[in-house]
Amino acid sequence: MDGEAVNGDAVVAQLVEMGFEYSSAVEAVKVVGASINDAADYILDGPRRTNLGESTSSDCSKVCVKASGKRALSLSQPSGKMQQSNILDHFGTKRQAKRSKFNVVKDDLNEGSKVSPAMKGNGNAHPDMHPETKITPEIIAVDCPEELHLGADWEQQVDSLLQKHFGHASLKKFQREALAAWLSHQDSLVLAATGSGKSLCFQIPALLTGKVVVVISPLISLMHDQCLKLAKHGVSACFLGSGQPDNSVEKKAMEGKYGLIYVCPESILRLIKPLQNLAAGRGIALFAIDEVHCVSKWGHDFRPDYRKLCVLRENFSTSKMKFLKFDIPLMALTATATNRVREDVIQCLCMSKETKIVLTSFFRPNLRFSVKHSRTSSRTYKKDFHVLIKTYGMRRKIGDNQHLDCAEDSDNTSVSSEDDYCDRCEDDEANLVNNDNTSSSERKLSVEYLEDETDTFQGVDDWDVPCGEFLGESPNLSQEICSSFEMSDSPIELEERLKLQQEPLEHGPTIIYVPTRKETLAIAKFLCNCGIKAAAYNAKLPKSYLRQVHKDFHEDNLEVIVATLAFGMGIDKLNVRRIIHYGWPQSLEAYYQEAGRAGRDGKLADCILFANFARTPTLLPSQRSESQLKLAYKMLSDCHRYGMDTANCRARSLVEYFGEHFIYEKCYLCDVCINGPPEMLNVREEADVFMQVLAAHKKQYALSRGNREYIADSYDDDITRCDIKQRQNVEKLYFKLLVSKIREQSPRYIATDMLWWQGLARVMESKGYIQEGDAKTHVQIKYPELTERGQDFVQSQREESLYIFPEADMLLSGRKRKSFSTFSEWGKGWADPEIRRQRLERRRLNKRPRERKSKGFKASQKTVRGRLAKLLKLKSR
Ligand SMILES: Nc1ncnc2c1ncn2[C@@H]1O[C@H](COP(=O)(O)OP(=O)(O)OP(=O)(O)O)[C@@H](O)[C@H]1O
Ligand SMILES: [Mg+2]
Repeated sequence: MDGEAVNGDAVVAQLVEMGFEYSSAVEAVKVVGASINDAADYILDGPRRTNLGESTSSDCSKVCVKASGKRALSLSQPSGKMQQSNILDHFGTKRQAKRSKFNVVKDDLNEGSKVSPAMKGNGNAHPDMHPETKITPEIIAVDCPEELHLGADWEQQVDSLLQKHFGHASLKKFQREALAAWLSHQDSLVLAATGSGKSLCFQIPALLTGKVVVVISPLISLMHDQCLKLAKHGVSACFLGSGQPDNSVEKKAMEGKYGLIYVCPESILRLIKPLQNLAAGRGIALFAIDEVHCVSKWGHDFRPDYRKLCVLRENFSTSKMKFLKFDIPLMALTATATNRVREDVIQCLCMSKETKIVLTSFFRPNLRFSVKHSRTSSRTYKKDFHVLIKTYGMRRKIGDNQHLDCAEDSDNTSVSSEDDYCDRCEDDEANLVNNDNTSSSERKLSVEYLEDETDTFQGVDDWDVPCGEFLGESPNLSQEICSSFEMSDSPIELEERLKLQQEPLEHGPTIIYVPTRKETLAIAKFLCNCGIKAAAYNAKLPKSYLRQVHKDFHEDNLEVIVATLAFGMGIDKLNVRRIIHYGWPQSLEAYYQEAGRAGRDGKLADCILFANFARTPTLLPSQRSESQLKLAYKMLSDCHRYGMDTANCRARSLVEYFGEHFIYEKCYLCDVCINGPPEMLNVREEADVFMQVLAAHKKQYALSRGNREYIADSYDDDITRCDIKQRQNVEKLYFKLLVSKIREQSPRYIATDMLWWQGLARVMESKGYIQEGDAKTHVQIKYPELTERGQDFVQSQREESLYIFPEADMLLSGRKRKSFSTFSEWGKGWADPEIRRQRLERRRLNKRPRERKSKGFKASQKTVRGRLAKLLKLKSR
């Protein structure tokens, strides 16, 4: 009995880690027993259970049952490691499918290998082979690409392969460039937009030469998707994860059975010797390093194991393998790399000095970017998602064949209703204070606990499947959807872009990205209850469930996936119509890559960022070195600025962030291009006051400085040094204090909002008048300091107006005039009848329903700390 209780606790703990509510976890374990899968299944099945059990509950839930048809979120797959045969059965790949014509090495390994006609010509291992390179006797060294008789007409050959296998008419310009570099044995760094077709750059060499292409890829789900696609196009491929290797697939891979081998970076070190054998046998045409931004600490998805990939150049070069005539080329590919990341990649992978940089525009002309103020309180998601709910609901009513446009909704403006807003401003000002008062030990505690609430991109084994093989079927081109607006790498005519503006948003699935695992479940549950076929996806959910969600997503059985960043890098589903970021992304790189999963069919798609403009975004908790922390803040700050910007075309901002010159005037699709920028404001007076308070503080500090230096010289003890250190902070004027001083000095600003001044500070910083005075980085400016230009600004006392486009938070704060006590009045606010009246009124308006303790659910169990404390208590019993 005791043992059962302990097991039950462990299962509850695991469920809480997955993101489920503690109370649901306890209930599930009570009902189905101490089985993690059954319990998760039970909870995930909740909405349906409720609907079936309480058929009269709401119209929404009726829709849900009807619409769901079959249950999208089945956990029917057994958990645990999945064998390759299972994965093929699971995804319906026909194992007995016809072999690819490029799968030329003989099946039965015991009988030795054959070589393709293209490979003939060199019957034995190369005489110059390095002595250290042990070659399995039956594998024969073959020639390099230039002996494949690819003449000047290689482009035609490629085009016919392309047509035959993939149904595309011709290569894109950047694909041609990448292939030309590979053909001349050059390394290449391919930088092209998400969904532009980078994969073909490394898939074609396998088709063209009959040699193997080794692809380093970061996630099993991504490798799986690509292998499955290749199999459908008649190309054999396999993937090798970092888990327990399945010797048979790995052995076959190393003997040259598959045209493409996908492998995670963690496994490369272990496979060096077998790969050298493969290079000497069937031959390796190319090493492709996909999602190569993972190499760089300056990128957004840094994976330490990617940095070890320099072993590829070290071990597969002419100096190491004497029979090679050229180093095996490296092709590194990504859609999101700033200049700094590019340099880091080339250096870290030891790519040659002649590396060809294939650079195309990052611009995705069919993506309609917008930023909206999130109106969600902890009570409901309805305010933000009502358009989505309406869209999918209406679709059922009018049928699937008609177009719907859900993006425009006059009600869904970028500014919230006033009552929500009041809530937030108070929270925000409280945050500013609390952030500063939090002791470092408390911070550490919160990181330790909170880290467990979010997914970080760390490991490859997102599916817990060691490997899988995919044998090429006859190419099924009917599955290809022709693009109405193909992503092109040549400039796009204005007319074409304007045409998109008129296009309705077609039907297709939505991905909602949220920061925490808990929110994936909460929002998915909310949407299911509203009749949407939605599913949660986070790294801690059972792997069998995650595979099922992938399958349902690809088969269009799901309308919405609510996911952490665990879902989707490089996922190539053509008809994703909406990517919603619910909460600030951690960087623009991450944002653009995730947004890039929309509209890969070239048709109009929405990329909506919902964020609370009144709150400063925070970094997701993670262990970071000091330099990494600084960088993380910088990236988050850039992202925040993007969201606050109301005047610049979104597509332009994003593309320019990656160092590209945006050749168009604007995109004509984003919220700024459509709605236009807000009316300009003359902030001359406010800017003057702001700058004068800063200048006065600086002057005051300089005057008192002499005294302090005198004290420091006279008393050289610890206490004095400590005192001096504290006083040094006075040099920097804390932002909140600055605003209080402004309110105090100029009564006409007494009702102005902190948010408004934060917006102004950002504008003044972008104009070079102020800078952050603190050594640490912050998302918002925290200790503003005058620059030289700022000094001039103060001294010049110019009369002319200073027009700016108000930032999003300034606009938000402008909607509601609030009364504030000045700094000197702090503490005595409640004594002032007017202030007291206002505060009580605000409280009354914003009153939240109290937690119901009567139902036996303690408020403390709503927090991570509370739940864990409860668990520990149970365990210690
Ligand atoms: N030459 C081409 N003509 C038409 N369509 C193409 C061509 N090359 C690739 N595509 C299509 O482009 C889509 C996206 O391809 P792919 O997955 O390779 O994108 P990607 O650049 O790797 O994106 P990501 O950065 O998100 O990984 C695929 O569906 C593919 O069929
Ligand atoms: Mg890709």
